[in-house]
Amino acid sequence: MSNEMKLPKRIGIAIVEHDGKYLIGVRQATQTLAGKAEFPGGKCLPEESAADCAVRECQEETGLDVRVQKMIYEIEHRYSHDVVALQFWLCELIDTDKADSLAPFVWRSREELTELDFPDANGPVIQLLLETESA
Ligand SMILES: Nc1nc2c([nH]c(=O)n2[C@H]2C[C@H](O)[C@@H](COP(=O)(O)OP(=O)(O)OP(=O)(O)O)O2)c(=O)[nH]1
Repeated sequence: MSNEMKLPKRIGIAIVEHDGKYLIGVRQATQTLAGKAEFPGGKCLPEESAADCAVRECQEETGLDVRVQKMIYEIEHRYSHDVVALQFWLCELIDTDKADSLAPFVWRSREELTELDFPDANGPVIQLLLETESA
């Protein structure tokens, strides 16, 4: 099926902020958009909300338990591999004493966000994070 006909895949993404830093990983060689920087996230299960998906994917990928605060951005984007409907949820750690994340996820400062190579769809949300004191 051509990409134009595909229904968007719903994606839940966790933007986890702690001490002015954000949890960022690198997409694996086996994944689409390999080598790009990413926030924890992935495809929503059937009937799972994007917020619940963001929390679940964050736990699976980084080992950290988070709670959502608010949705800060949503966008539909057409990649060559898929059409995606991305929801970005600002999240906080449930236990701020447990901030050690699984590789490849590390805490990156706001300044570092500008230097990282994120997927195209992330452009506006990165801009938003840079513009707002506390998104
Ligand atoms: N996790 C995450 N995914 C992102 C971000 N920005 C962005 O465009 N995406 C896209 C990449 C993927 O198309 C989709 C996330 O799905 P996924 O992480 O389950 O993708 P995947 O590699 O497991 O699956 P696939 O695309 O290989 O089928 O959202 C981001 O910041 N974090």
